[in-house]
Parts: sequence; C-alpha cells; structure tokens
Amino acid sequence: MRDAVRDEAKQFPTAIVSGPCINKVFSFVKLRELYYAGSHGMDIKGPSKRTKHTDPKAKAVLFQPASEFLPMMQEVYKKLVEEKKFIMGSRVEDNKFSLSVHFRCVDEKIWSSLIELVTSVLKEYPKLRLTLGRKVLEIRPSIKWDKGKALEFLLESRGFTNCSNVFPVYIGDDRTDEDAFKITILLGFP
Ligand SMILES: O=P(O)(O)OC[C@H]1O[C@H](O[C@H]2O[C@H](CO)[C@@H](O)[C@H](O)[C@H]2O)[C@H](O)[C@@H](O)[C@@H]1O
Repeated sequence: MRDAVRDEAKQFPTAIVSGPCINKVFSFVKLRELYYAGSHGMDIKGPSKRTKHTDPKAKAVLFQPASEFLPMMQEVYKKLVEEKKFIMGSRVEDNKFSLSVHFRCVDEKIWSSLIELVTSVLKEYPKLRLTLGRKVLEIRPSIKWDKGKALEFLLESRGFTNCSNVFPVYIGDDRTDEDAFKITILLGFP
C-alpha cells in the first residue's frame, strides 16, 4: 500500500487530511513526499522530501491556523484525562489542535454522564467547541477552519485554484470530510 501511494504521489501532489494529528498519521504512513493536514486540517505540513517530481520553486508548506490555542488544548487535555478516570472505558486522545474523547467502550447507560462531564470542563473554555463523531466527542478551537479550508489552502499553495486542467480527487468517509467535498464544488470542480 505504501509503495502504491508513493508511486501515485510521484505523479500527483497528494495530501492526507485527517482527524488525528500529523505525528500519529505519519507514524503509520511514513511517506515524506506527501502533504499532511492533521488535527482536522489545523496542522498543515509538507512535503519534507524533495523528489525530481517536486516543484523546486515551491516553498515548504507549513500552516497552523490555531497555533495560539495550543496551551489551552494542553490544559484541557490534562483536565479531561483527570476527569475520565471516573468514566470506565473512556479514552482521551491528544490530537494537538483537537482532542478526542472516545466512548466506544463506555457502557451506554453512562454516555450522558460522560457528555455532562466534558461539557462541564468546556464551560470554562468558550473559545472551544464540541462536536460529535463516531462514538467520539471532538473538542477543537472555534475558528472558521475545517478540512475544506485545509484543502482550499493546499490547492492555493500549489497554484491550482484557477486552473482548468486540474482535477482534485478527495476521498473520505467521515462527516467532517463533507466540508472538503463542498470546497471542490465551490471551487468549480464537479
Ligand atoms: O477525520 P478522520 O481522519 O477520518 O478521523 C476520524 C476519527 O478517527 C479516529 O477515530 C476513529 O477510530 C476510533 C478507533 O481508534 C473509533 O473509535 C472512532 O469511532 C473512529 O471515528 C480518531 O481517533 C479520531 O480522533 C478522528 O476524529
């Protein structure tokens, strides 16, 4: 699989836009020739490896629209780890610019207690928002940024936005991927 993606990336600039943070995604993808947009698109980097197919004039991409939130995310992570001790089966994942509280292994009868607990921690942080994923609560900065904005940024940084001969292909199975699908339509790609 890795070889197939590496070969594909030689022909077409390729990015992985993910919920988990870049470090986690990179630890299993291990391809330095790709772009990565982790933390739901709030941490954009790459590629760190130049190949004969990389545009030599292209600057290395690095963009973190929520960087000012990092200390706050760390603070909330610590509080959630402390609180989750009271909810058996819950798991808190640090995704740098977003935090995920998983409840897949929590007894359904106490899901409401977990939601109350997370909501009460977040009361002190009005600049953060809470969304629901697949058996996971996601906490992230309330900024106007999502996977769609990350895709738009990546296309712009490669100078692809007003090109009639560029056709972006975006693949995703999460609700959060819908923001990226919308961007391909808004930018005029079918
Ligand atoms: O936006 P994606 O890259 O598709 O990531 C979505 C979430 O992926 C991870 O959660 C998923 O796997 C969990 C098991 O490890 C599962 O419990 C959960 O239901 C899945 O959504 C990741 O842990 C989340 O942070 C991502 O938001």
